[in-house]
Amino acid sequence: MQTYYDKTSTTSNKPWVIKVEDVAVTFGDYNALKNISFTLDQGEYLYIVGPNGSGKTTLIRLLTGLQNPTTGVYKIENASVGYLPQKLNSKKAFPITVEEVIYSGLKKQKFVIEKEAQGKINTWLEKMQIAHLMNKPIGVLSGGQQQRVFLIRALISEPEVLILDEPTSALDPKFRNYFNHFIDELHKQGTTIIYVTHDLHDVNQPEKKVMFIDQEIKFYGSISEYHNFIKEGEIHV
Ligand SMILES: Nc1ncnc2c1ncn2[C@@H]1O[C@H](COP(=O)(O)OP(=O)(O)OP(=O)(O)O)[C@@H](O)[C@H]1O
Repeated sequence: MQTYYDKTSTTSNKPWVIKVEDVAVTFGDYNALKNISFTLDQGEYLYIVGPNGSGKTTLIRLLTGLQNPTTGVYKIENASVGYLPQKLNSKKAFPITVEEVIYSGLKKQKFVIEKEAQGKINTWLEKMQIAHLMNKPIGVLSGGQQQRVFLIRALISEPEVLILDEPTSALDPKFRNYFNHFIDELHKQGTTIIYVTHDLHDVNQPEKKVMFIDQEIKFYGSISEYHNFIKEGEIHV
């Protein structure tokens, strides 16, 4: 198999925000990740793809500080991070409302939700087309509705780096399009985006990068190089 991976140094002149150096993560005797090295510059848009069980979520958990590397080093430089996890799993009886979930995403919280925060929450609920759900317990919402709530939670503090783990898996096609355009707009405004997905069919913006992992990084490059890589048929996504 041809080696496509060449991303040990940055190509843009922007400062880096994330550096991963020769990281491995093992669970017992299983190597979920090995030899992972890459640098992400400020304002980049990176898709992470790979088959089921290939280590995507493990890598994302590493980038958000939820998973320690077994060996190697992970560094994040002066940047606030918003994270939308893949598994939301809010129990039906979980006694917390949509509004409270979103409020918990703000950096500073008080005992009572203050007026300014309330205004922000209302604006975001309107943007995500779920204003009518504000006072509902989170656990009674559908999967797609919960995904929108947790997306607002990740965004409300206006993070410099946004990490999304399969964010559209529960969204209907119309809202999925709206959502992807919305993330593109954030990117244009300077947010660094890391986006785990199984579907890159509609992506054609040349400035976006793709990392294909299967325990190791098998490919890292532009979206058009990635489409050629896939055409050669050496991997299954
Ligand atoms: N805490 C853990 N303990 C043991 N094994 C784990 C743990 N977390 C992940 N794994 C294993 O590591 C491998 C990678 O899992 P991971 O969730 O990162 O895959 P993924 O690429 O995100 O998969 P998917 O596309 O199905 O979401 C899997 O074989 C998984 O069973």
